[in-house]
Parts: sequence; structure tokens; C-alpha cells
Amino acid sequence: MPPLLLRNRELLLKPSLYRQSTFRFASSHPNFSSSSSKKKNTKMGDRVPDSGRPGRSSSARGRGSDTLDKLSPYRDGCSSASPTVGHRNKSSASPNVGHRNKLSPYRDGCSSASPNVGHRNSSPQTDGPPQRNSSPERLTSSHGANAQETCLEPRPFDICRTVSDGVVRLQKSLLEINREKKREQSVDVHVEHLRPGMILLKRFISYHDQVKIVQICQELGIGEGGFYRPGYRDGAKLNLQMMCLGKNWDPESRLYEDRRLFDGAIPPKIPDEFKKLVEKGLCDSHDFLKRQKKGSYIEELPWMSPDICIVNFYSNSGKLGLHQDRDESIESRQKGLPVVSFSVGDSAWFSYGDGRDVDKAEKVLLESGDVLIFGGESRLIFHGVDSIEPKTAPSNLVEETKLKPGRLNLTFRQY
Ligand SMILES: O=C(O)CCC(=O)C(=O)O
Ligand SMILES: [Fe+2]
Repeated sequence: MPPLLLRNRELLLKPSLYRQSTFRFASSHPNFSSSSSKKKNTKMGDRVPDSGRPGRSSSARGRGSDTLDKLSPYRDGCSSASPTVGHRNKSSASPNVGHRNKLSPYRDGCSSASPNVGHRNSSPQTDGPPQRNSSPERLTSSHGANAQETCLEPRPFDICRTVSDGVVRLQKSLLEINREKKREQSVDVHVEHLRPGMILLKRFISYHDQVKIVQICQELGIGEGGFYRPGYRDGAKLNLQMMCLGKNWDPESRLYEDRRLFDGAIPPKIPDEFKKLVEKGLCDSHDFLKRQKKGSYIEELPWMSPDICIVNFYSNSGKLGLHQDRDESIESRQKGLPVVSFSVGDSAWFSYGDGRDVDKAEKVLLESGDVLIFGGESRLIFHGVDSIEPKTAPSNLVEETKLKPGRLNLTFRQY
């Protein structure tokens, strides 16, 4: 391990004096309050294998003020005249076509060229990688000696419900509607300083921006390079659906690459709107740290410009084992360039600590609209998602976007 990393790890072992230090952005009147969303050392349940996954101004302060209003064409190869989803999937000119059928061990579902007979029967909706077709299609494939197989081509994973899901929703009470309206309009961003280099911006992403995030991720997720259920080298599957933006992270090789190995898809670009929100989160965190006057804010939390975003969708049984995010470049890790994480949908219990010991990990509840940042000497903390709290997503968000039960998480990094 390089000496600097060792030093970081040693520093991580210092007791945190920072936990009670919170700060509220209420328009321009900051005040202090204590953390309420955190509990300690609850034992974690069964985990998926550790992934080893990597393991400016104060006027911008306050709630993310609907930064995502203007949707831009966010995918490579989209002409300015045709930013629509419909065009994105017309892949006749796509360089990916030739690669699409090279299946990886972690690809479930069928393809006409599929050599993976063993995986064929997994649920296409939950396990399959995205395909170009939006509806399932019967395919006949030949696997080995005279084996003739017919199966359904997996549909791309859609984080939102379709009408045919047939979910009947009950009428909301007036009280519920008013509470939600209040929540939507709230500008009560609240900052928690969890430990050196680790900041939680509660309720940072406005309701409007949360809706946009879901909509954009839904569109990207059903297109080329969209959601699939990844697995590790040993064949174990992650308990989530994943899509990468900017660069592809491969859990098997633990490398970042320009194309996805199993289907050759080029990851969509990170939408500029997402980058703006990341920038704003870092600015507001710096403003907070400046007010603390505990040392150099830029040393505690270095600046970063994301070129990678890993989008995870956890169903209610989803989880992610304790791991470090350390597959980014050595420079990025040594400089402590932060990971910035957005949470949307159902809440999650997030664990973090200095080692792999789940019992010693701290726990914090990440709710819809929260932004968690860990950089500097916290860059290499062990962290993971213990559990998802069902039915905790804002019901107006679920209603408006048709987001499926579960949690959307976006982690931004600089390679
Ligand atoms: O879902 C989360 O909050 C954490 C995700 C994460 O750690 C990762 O994608 O590396
Ligand atoms: Fe991570």
C-alpha cells in the first residue's frame, strides 16, 4: 500500500470529534443543531460479497434549486437535433452491435448467440442486461450439440412501473398531501459533519430535481449501456441493478473502461445537470467547512470533477457489502478526491467505518434527496448499504415518476 494511503488509514482511526457538528442552511441564516439521523453499530444482516469497489460561491447555498430544469442530450453520439430517447436506441449505426452478444458470466437471460444455458431461466425483468428491444421477443437459440432452446429475451430493467404493472393506489388524505407539499417547498438543507472529510447534506436535492434524476435514470437505464445485474469474479451476484455513466466499472476485473465488456455498450455520458448538482454539493460543503474554521477546507475535502457515475438501483431486499471505493486512479485516491453520493427513493441504512468489521461500523439513514460526500482522509472508508426501508420514498415522487419500490443511488467519482 502506498505510504500516503497508509497515513490516511491511520488517521481514520482517530475518534471522530465531528459527529455533533451540524449546520443548517436556512436561506442565509445558518444555525446549528444536532444530528438525528444516525444510529450506531446495529448488526448487519447477510451481505453480498464485498465488492472491493473502489475501494464557489456561497450564493449557491441552500436547497439544490431545481438545477436539473434544462435537460440536455446526455449521451455520446446524440446529435443536437435529436436528443430524444427514441433516437438513442436506434443502433444501426452503433459501434456496439458487433459486441452485444458477447455474454459475460454475470449476464442472465437469453440471446440468440448465448452460450450461457445455465443462466437462461432467471427472471428477465430483474436480472437481464438492457437490450435494444423494448418488448420481450421469442428467440430460438442453439446451444451446443443439437440443443435447441426457446426463451424470452430479457427486457431492459426499468426502475419505473409501467401501466401494466397494475398497481392500485389508494387516495391520499388531505393531511398527507399538505405534509408533502411542505416537504417539497422546504429549503431546510441541513449539514452533518460525520467525520473529517465526510459530510452529509440532508434534503439537499429538491423534489423537482429528484423527479428529474429518476426520469433521466429511467431513460438511460432502459437504453444502451443501461441497467443490468452485475456479478463478481466468483459468480456471485450483486444485490442490485447497476448502470455506469462516463466510464464503465467492471466488478469482475475491477477496472474502469470505455466500453462494457459483456455487450460492448458505451456508457452514456454523465448529464451536465448531474454534474452541476455535484458541484453545488461540494461548494456548500466547503462553505460549511469554512465556517467551522478547523483547518484548510480544501485539504479536508478536495475539489473534484466527476467523470464517472455509478448508478445503483436497490429493490427493497437490496444491499451492498462493506467495501472501499478504490478502483479509481492512484492519484485520485491519494489526493482524496471525494465520492459524492445522491440518494433518491426509499431510505437506506448506510454503514461506514475504518475496517471490515460490521459491528464497529457507524450507521446513518440516507433519505430521498440526501447527498453524502466522503473524501480527504475519509476517501477510503469501508462503507455499504445494510438495508432498504420499504415505503419510505416520498409518495408524491413515487406517484409522479412511478418509481418502483426501492432506492436509486448515484455515486460520482473522478478517475
Ligand atoms: O448505495 C450507496 O449508498 C453506496 C453505493 C456504493 O458504495 C458504491 O456504489 O460504491
Ligand atoms: Fe462504494
